Parts: sequence; structure tokens; C-alpha cells
Amino acid sequence: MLDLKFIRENAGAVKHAVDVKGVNLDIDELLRLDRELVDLKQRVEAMQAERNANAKLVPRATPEERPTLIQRGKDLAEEIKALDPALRAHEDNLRQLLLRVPNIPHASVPVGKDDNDNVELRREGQLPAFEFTPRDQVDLLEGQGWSDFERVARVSGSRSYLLKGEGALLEMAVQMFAMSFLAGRGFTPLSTTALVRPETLVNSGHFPGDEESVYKLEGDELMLAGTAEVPVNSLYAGEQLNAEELPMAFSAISGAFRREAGSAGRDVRGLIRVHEFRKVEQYVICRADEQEGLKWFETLLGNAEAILQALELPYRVVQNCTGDMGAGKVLMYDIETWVPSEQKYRETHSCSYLGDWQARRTGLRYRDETGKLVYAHTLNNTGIATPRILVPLLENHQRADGTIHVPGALRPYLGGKAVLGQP
Ligand SMILES: Nc1ncnc2c1ncn2[C@@H]1O[C@H](COS(=O)(=O)NC(=O)[C@@H](N)CO)[C@@H](O)[C@H]1O
Repeated sequence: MLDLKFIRENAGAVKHAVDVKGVNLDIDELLRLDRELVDLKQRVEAMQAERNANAKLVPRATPEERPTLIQRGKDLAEEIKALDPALRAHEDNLRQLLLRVPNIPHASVPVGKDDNDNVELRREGQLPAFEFTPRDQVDLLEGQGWSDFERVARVSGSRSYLLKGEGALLEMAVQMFAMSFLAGRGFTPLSTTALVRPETLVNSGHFPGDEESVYKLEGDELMLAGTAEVPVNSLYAGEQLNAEELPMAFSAISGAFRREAGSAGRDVRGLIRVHEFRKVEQYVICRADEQEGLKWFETLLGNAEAILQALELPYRVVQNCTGDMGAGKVLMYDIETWVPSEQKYRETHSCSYLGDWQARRTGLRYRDETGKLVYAHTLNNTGIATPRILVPLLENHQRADGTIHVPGALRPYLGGKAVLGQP
């Protein structure tokens, strides 16, 4: 959400953001509603002033004048009360529109329609050259008896997964490595729930818009978040933090639940796109300063790259274009990791800087050096998301006999083993 004063004074820039991000919103209508609300509030204030002035006359009035004055006071009170519903309705309508106003993209963001217009910034790591016919993720998993997609589909339907034996241990080793790595870089580890109140999804910016993606629990005022970003973003909702408490940097592991309503037919095989997964999320709350925000952006990106380098995985960094970055972002890079069986880089991380757009919806403020209450800036990036990362991990590190090379960084979490599986 942007500051209404900013929208009034920068309507052109906001309309440009609406246009390049492909948001369906009429800023002129929002500004008209804003003016109507201001007029309405001014009318009510004038009537309240008249009512107060009138009330002051009553004690000094003569017995003849008093009834008229008292009646005038009652009439004014009635008129003010009668305007209340219109005032409420206007405020609600304006807030609904304000929640949909997109953030202003950073000057460096390429204008584009969708992920085809994203810009590759750089590639890191050597692509594997196999002297044998490489297997894909499902063949590797089922070859080792580490998963049984048919069986779990009977229990949980499509886009479900189950890992067994060393496959299960590998998933947890990756999670533990990422949590330990980030703790080593000063991020406060959190292990959190994905059960959230609906308003937290408005706070994070997922609502309005993402309703289709979110599981809702019938009869409970709860939903299942698709990322720990949602609960962590609302941990301090409505609070006034002190400047010295910032920056806060968390690495939060949680379940993540997604309906994948719009993904019919895509990635239906294996571990890439499932309804429930686990993610280690990097989340930062910092001071309202773009330079500091951009520094944290580089830090979050660097952490994810360091984790991928430790997992010895080739990847590329891509800058998201305006049409593929979502309403709330100022800046967004995806990291895509090489998947041999698809001969493609696939998204495994998503790094975002949101300025104060998310904090304003969340009511996340701090008292700055001058004592002024300002909205903080927030950022998030994937630390690691399993089981998706297991796809490049298994496929890139497979050996001719179907066993898996274990990158050094993971060995401490796998009893020191350098190889997983049976030939
Ligand atoms: N349905 C899914 N199944 C498995 N992994 C997924 C799924 N959806 C997303 N992910 C993983 O989670 C990562 C982050 O998801 S994201 O929506 O792009 N971004 C976020 O959630 C941000 N909070 C940063 O983590 C993705 O890059 C991907 O690795």
C-alpha cells in the first residue's frame, strides 16, 4: 500500500506503475473517491463545529431562546449521525482500492509482460557433462526406493509426495544446512506455523489477488500460508518498534501450502510443484532507507547464492520484469537452478525488496532518530525450498550407478556420508 499523500502528489508515477505491472486499477477513480471523502469529512467537521458553537449558547440563552437552540443541537446531531454510513462506506471503498495500488518499480526494472521478458543477469557454476545417460528425478528417487508417488497419490491426490529412507534424510539435511548457514550469518532462526488469520495475507500483500492459491479451513478463521513470509511479516503487526531494534533478520522454516490452481498440467511429475512443501525463508525488517534496503537485497541474494554454491549446483540470476514481479515489489530477482532432465534453469529462489509497501499494510512502524513514527522497509528471499531443490540436487549429482554424490556442506547432516543410495 502506498501513502495516499504520495498518490495525490505523484499520480503520474503511480499510473505508470499500474500500467507496467498490468494491474487492473483506475487511479483517477481512487482520487475522485478520495476527494469525495475529504469533502464529506469537511462537511461533518463543519456541522460538529456548528453543534459545539450552538451548545455554548444554551447556558447563556434566555428561557424563550433555549428550546430552539436545544432543538437545533438535536437536529445537527441527527444530521451528523445520518452521514455516518456514507462516511464508513466511502472509507471502506477507498481502502479496498488503496490495497490494490502497486508499488513503484526501481528504475533498473525492465518493463515487460511476463517471465519471458525477465532479464538474465549472470550464470554461475559448470553444467554437468554426463558420460552416461542421466536419469530424471523420479527415476532416481524410485530407483533408490526413496519415494512412491503412486502410493502417496492414493492417500493425498495429485501434487503430493513422500520421501523414504535416505531420500527423507536428504530433504532434512538440506533444511538443516540452510538454517545453520543462515544462523551463521546472523539470521535469527524461527520455526513457525503456516496456520494464519486471513488478515495476515492482506498484510503481506497476497490478498487481494492470491485468494485462489490459498487453502481455507472451513469453519475456522484460519488459512494455510504458502510461505513463512506471511506469518513472519505479521509477527510485529501494528507495533511501534524502536530504531535500535532494527534491522531484524530471520530465517524461518515452515510448511508452505499452495493450491496451484493456475498450474494445471504443469510439473505434474515429481517434486517440482506440490501442494505442501517446506521452505527456509529469509525475512528482513529494516529502516526506511532505500540504500539500506538495496544493501539487504544484495545480502539476501548473496546468502541464497552461497547456499547453492555450497550445494555445488549451477544456477543463473534473473531480474524480474515489471509484469512478473507482483504489485508490492520495488525490485525482484529470481534464482533459477539447472535441471538436467529438462535442460533448463528452473526457479528455486525469489528475492524481493518491497520498500514500505508491505509495512504500511501491516502497520509495521518504528520511531526514527528524529522521533518520527515511520513505516519500516521489508525484504524476503528463499533460503532453500524443499522438495523442489532436491530435483537439481539429485539430477546434477547423480552417478552412473544411480547413487548420489553428497556435496561436502551436507555431509555433517548425513552421518559424514559422501555418497547416498545403493548402486
Ligand atoms: N508448489 C510448489 N512446490 C514446491 N516448491 C514451490 C512451490 N511453489 C513455490 N515453491 C518454491 O518456493 C520458492 C519461493 O516461492 S515464491 O512464491 O517464489 N516466493 C516466496 O514465497 C517468497 N516468500 C520468497 O521465498 C520458489 O522459488 C520455489 O523454490
